[in-house]
Amino acid sequence: MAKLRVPSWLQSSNGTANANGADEADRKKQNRLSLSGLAQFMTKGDQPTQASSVTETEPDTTPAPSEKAPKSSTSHMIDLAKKITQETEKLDKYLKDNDLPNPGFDVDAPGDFPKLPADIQRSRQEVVYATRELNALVRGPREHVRWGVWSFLDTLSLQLINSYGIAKLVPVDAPIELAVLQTKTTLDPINLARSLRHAMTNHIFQEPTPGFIAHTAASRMLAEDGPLQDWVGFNSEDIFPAAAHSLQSLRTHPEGTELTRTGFNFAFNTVDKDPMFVTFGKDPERAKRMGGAMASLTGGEGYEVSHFVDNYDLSDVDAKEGTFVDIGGSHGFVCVDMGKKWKKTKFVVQDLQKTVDSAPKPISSDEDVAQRITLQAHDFFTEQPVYGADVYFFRWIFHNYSTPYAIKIIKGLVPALKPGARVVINDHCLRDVGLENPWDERIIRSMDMVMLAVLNAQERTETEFRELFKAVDERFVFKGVSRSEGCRMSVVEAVWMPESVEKTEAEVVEESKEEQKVETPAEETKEA
Ligand SMILES: C[S@@+](CC[C@H](N)C(=O)[O-])C[C@H]1O[C@@H](n2cnc3c(N)ncnc32)[C@H](O)[C@@H]1O
Repeated sequence: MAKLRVPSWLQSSNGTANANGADEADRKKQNRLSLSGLAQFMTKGDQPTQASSVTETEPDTTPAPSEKAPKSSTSHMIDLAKKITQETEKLDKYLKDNDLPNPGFDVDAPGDFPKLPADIQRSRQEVVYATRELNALVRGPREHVRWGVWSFLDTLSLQLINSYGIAKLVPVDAPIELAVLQTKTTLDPINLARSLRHAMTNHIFQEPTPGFIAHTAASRMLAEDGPLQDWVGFNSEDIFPAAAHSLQSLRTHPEGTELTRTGFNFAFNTVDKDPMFVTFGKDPERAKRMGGAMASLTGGEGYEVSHFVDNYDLSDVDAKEGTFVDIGGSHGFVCVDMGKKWKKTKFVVQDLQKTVDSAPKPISSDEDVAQRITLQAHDFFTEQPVYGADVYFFRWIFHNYSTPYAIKIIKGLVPALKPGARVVINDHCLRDVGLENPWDERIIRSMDMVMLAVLNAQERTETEFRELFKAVDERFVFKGVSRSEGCRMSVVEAVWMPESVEKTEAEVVEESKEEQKVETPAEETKEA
């Protein structure tokens, strides 16, 4: 029988079941939510494989309290406000107890939260979810929609400020008169003032006395953090125009799968000419900015490479001195970190010629690691040249492509695969609505929209990944999806088993689980 699981964000923040009646009712509601979310995956012999950092519960068909019990005497607004107070107090106490600075808007406030222990991080997340929900609630539905659609103006003011480098013109230690600031930029006075004053409504810059501009902690980040400037530039100057043209692209080409018929192509007059990556390849400044933006993203919370390196079990490959191929692996930083952990595995990093040429030499200062890594120019839309490797790895690749392209990439692997070869995809994997925590849900769903705008591509659900492999070749056995605590990216895995066409997929998965039990403490590496 399939096991039903409750996502960790739905559990009480101390991680224990609460005996209190209201919490018990919530728990039942939540179980029902996870049941409905998972039901579509549960065909016979087919168990959900994602959502692993979870508790097992029996199915609960009891109606939620709102369907049968009298309404609670406190409003949802008050429940949220109480939760915000409770969880903020825990966060505040932790910061005080550990002599850590308080968050603030002033210029000298910390740029990031310190790394928090799991329970305090959960409190922090609860505050984020509850404040957002309370905000929507007290604004009311109509106002929420009315002003929500203006969120693009946040991007517009940031775009102008970032593009004209205004943050760097404001001294960190003292306010500057607006009239003086106006002399330091080619942005005209009216537009300078209005962009700044709009950004101030988002706590970016402040005006301590009329006519004087000073930094906040956020605007100081914008002045000092190069990758953050790239992130804002890439999003506001490349993705923002692309998003604004997505409607036009979909009206003109409703199938929405072509790499050269995207919002980006319409925005930059490259329809039926170049995909976005090719456009960037022709413009080194823009390419560099995108590289910086990616560095800012992947250095941020939830995207650290360490999640994969720490949790992916390569012990069997390492024991036999096997080979790991990182396809579209950029400058090979994943392999460098993997090579430090797995001392006998050989690595091949494949990317386009230009990227290979610009990789650091040596690729790692650790000589032993460097000599086990080979860089190779390879276009992943063509046949894979490394035959008989143990792992073919793709990180941040598949979400850049719609299904016809994704199928082509996997097809290119088939001639090179030996029985047992693993195809490992490290990307977002969309969970059913209600199963993701609201913070991650918003970021991952936003990334999915970005993929539409720039590449007619998409994030995928577990079922969509499964179907992708099935569409390429029945001899792939889909092993499932795992995700480590605190990480937004999942590990999706399929194994090439030519003999498996004789068996059902469930039988093969069962067999390979049995093998893993003998070889490795598999559950330790599979987490979600
Ligand atoms: C979003 S980046 C991901 C890089 C890296 N895997 C990571 O985790 O950050 C996509 C990578 O795919 C490479 N790429 C794009 N098209 C390619 C192609 N046709 N063949 C091989 N690599 C390609 C790009 O040069 C880039 O390094």
